[in-house]
Amino acid sequence: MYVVIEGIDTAGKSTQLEILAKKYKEAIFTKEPGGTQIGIKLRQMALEGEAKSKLAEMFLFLADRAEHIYEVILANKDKMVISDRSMISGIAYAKNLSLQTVIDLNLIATNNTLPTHVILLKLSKEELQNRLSKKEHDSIEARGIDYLLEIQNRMEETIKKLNLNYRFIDASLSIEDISKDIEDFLNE
Ligand SMILES: Nc1ncnc2c1ncn2[C@@H]1O[C@H](COP(=O)(O)OP(=O)(O)OP(=O)(O)O)[C@@H](O)[C@H]1O
Ligand SMILES: Cc1cn([C@H]2C[C@H](O)[C@@H](COP(=O)(O)O)O2)c(=O)[nH]c1=O
Repeated sequence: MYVVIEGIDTAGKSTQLEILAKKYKEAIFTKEPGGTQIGIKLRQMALEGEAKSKLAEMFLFLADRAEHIYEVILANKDKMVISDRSMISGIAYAKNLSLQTVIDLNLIATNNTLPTHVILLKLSKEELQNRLSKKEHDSIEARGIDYLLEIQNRMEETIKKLNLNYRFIDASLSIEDISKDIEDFLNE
């Protein structure tokens, strides 16, 4: 089982992953970017805005993803693996290229490996504004509210286009209600 928790910045992914870690003690918890040794370096380069071109930035995330799929996902394919972000973020955030082109690049990076369960936490504009106002921004979050809402729409489009097994959840529900909905989905 390859479960991914998706959502734009501040959607509540880490909060839900903490709860999942207590419920699924046998599962392997991982993340993109930064789930491997090389990934830690690539994450730092990508999030500190070292790449000046958007294309180079996308290839940093793709390199991270290729290594992560090989070292973590495929190496544990008989176990339950739960990941903070996935190729869905990769496709959605690389919005300077067409959806189909980025999907093709991501399928190469992942060796055609797709998640079995996708949870997308969806934020309203008001709630996103509220949550972003309370934290310091990395170089990607600094791109603003409208940028992030556009990414959220691309995430939704990507999940549907790839015909994945998904659950969309309103991220402004209570932490407990979201957690219950995730558990129900994983037990279906
Ligand atoms: N259901 C919720 N209702 C209200 N606030 C929440 C909820 N879930 C998370 N939060 C709060 O929103 C903020 C962002 O949550 P969290 O760090 O879990 O998001 P994230 O998706 O992991 O963010 P990022 O991608 O930026 O790391 C935190 O302050 C957290 O306490
Ligand atoms: C996988 C991936 C991520 N991003 C962006 C999304 C976030 O702004 C950061 C990651 O930060 P987090 O604290 O780990 O959520 O990177 C991206 O632009 N492209 C990607 O492929």
